[in-house]
Amino acid sequence: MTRANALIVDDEADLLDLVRITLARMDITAHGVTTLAAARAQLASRPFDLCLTDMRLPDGDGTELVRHVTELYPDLPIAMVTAYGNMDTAIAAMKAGAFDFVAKPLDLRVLRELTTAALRLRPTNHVTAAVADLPTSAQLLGDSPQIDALRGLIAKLARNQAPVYINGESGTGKELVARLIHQLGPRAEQPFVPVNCGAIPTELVESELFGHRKGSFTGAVSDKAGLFQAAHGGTLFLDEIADLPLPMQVKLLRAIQEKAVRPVGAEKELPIDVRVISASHRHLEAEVTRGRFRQDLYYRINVIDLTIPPLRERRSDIPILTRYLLARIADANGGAVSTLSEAALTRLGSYDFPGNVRELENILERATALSDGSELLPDDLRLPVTVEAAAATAPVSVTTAPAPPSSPPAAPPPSDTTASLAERLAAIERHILTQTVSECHADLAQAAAALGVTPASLHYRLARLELNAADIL
Ligand SMILES: Nc1ncnc2c1ncn2[C@@H]1O[C@H](COP(=O)(O)OP(=O)(O)OP(=O)(O)O)[C@@H](O)[C@H]1O
Repeated sequence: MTRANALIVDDEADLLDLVRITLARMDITAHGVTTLAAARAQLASRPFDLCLTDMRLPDGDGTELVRHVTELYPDLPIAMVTAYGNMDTAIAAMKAGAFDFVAKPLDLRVLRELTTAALRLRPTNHVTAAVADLPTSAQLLGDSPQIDALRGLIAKLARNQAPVYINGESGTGKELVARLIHQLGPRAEQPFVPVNCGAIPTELVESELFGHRKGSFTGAVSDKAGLFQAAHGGTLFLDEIADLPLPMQVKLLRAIQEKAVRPVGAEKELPIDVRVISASHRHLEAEVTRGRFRQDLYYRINVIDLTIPPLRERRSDIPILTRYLLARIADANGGAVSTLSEAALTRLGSYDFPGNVRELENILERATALSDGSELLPDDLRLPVTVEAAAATAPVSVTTAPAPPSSPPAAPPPSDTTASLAERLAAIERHILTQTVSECHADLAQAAAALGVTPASLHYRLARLELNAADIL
């Protein structure tokens, strides 16, 4: 096998030598250069398997090289050497595309781990192909542009070691996304350890995360490894991180920064190599403002953030998710796969899913269990009746003439006392929408503002009632 080649960019001769010797022991040839210009020339002249650059160079700064490599050699992993404790630089480098960083003075263990991880990285196109190879159960399904963009981001993040923070409402797929980042990256063969921080009693959090020594507290009858150690070499997924008590946040920050943990009752720290992915359904920034989450930890775990939109903002994903979930339910129960009637799908399409994909899964599971046939009907879904749901299922037979612009508010449509509640609500909504759109001369942004809804919500409501803004004028 040919030896791997690494490009080392640093103007300190001692450091170049140290890296050269360390990498030579790993069977890697290190080519050292001292300036950005020389690094660019080397990169253009031959392929490399890894690049390590110092931050401060005589002719510029290392993040410029990170950008250059990310743009021209996207498959080349590049890591940054930063001054000890300079987290700002490390974070800026990772945001620019560096896959990891190592602090000065160089800890050779960290350097070796970083190098091994870099050499395990798959080329970008292989990562994208690997997504398609995963079983459907491990995939992020959906046709919406938001999910498409998310899939691209996951493939990119899998290639780097930066901490990722995932925000999204409950049930949107945060854990699924974290698993994908892990599975598509160089740590895939190592453990993925999910932890729900909110579910661990406060007094046990430290011992659960970092482990404990026998006798360190009542009940500690033997040494126990913590979840950080269980995830060594792999990924620790800290779900609901906002629920961690403040004193624990300090210890977590230290563990992430020092890449070491101290079990409760232990004298020495243990080195750990763990990629941390965290998540919360809360807005961490707001938690920081309220003093409930430490700013320094927020800054450290949030190097790259990723938001999963709620299902109601990507309704086009509902059909594919429904097909997949119905197949999964049938598989688990050993029965035939149920289908959804057109009307039931329409009903789902107008429901808001406060519990997102998990709620969709529960609704379909209940409907499958309770329905009489293999085709699920709207009533089988047993959705809570909301004004929206009621209006969505109402026939669209009631029409109202548009009010002339700037006329006094027109009277509501005459109430047909024989019509159902849903039909009557739909008629009222139709009347309000028609009147406002007309008054705003079909300017939907203005109409949305006047109605206190988002433009997307107004579009959706108009489409649902089969109203065309251009026809209203
Ligand atoms: N886009 C998707 N494609 C396929 N399955 C999905 C998708 N999104 C979510 N799921 C499924 O929905 C369920 C909930 O997802 P997950 O547990 O990842 O959500 P979460 O955001 O971590 O929830 P919580 O905040 O409550 O922990 C899981 O069964 C998951 O596989």
